Amino acid sequence: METNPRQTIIAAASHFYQLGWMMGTAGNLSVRIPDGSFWITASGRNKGELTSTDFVRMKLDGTIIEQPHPDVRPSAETSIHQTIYSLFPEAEACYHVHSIEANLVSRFTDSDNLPLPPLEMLKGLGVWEENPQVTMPIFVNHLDLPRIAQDICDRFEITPPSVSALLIRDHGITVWASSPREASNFLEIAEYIFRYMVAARTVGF
Ligand SMILES: CSC[C@@H](O)[C@@H](O)C(=O)COP(=O)(O)O
Ligand SMILES: [Zn+2]
Repeated sequence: METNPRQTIIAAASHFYQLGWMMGTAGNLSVRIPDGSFWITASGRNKGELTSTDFVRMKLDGTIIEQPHPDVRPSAETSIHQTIYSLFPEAEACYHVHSIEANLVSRFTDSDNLPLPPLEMLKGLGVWEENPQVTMPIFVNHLDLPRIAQDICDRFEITPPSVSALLIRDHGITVWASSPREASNFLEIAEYIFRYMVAARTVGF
């Protein structure tokens, strides 16, 4: 676990920005450090040109421990990161991005679970089954962010997800993992699956 993961987050954001998943100020990334606090991207920053002063370090309860200036506020979606780290003690990175495909597939069902196709790529999300029947949880995109975080908490406490990922409808995907590298892998694999789903519809599958 890194004590200063800001350069790792900057590189990840730049990569996702170039992939079109963090356009403008979209998305937020955080990484937990050994003392249990986490570094999270500041709110409203362009995600293609983050610098080390575009971060805030917080405790799990939301107390700010380090910020470059009082005007630098943590991501507006920090409550979701707090919820994920509280629910999943093994999570050390939580990445949230906005891709076009994630938004399209979130409309492929009216239910609150999106069925995923039984692709080999699911193994990259930790699903080692033959002909897997896996779903990804979908949440309503409330304007009130803490309400989304509460929905996630309420649902996952009763029904843990089968993959370390969730969708917020018409908004984007959030993944969590035991390292920043694994979180990037999960994101790339989930987005590949979403691209496949959109392409499959286009060719009439
Ligand atoms: C195009 S920015 C949309 C925001 O409302 C939000 O969804 C987001 O992902 C970024 O918010 P931020 O506060 O910069 O972390
Ligand atoms: Zn968002």
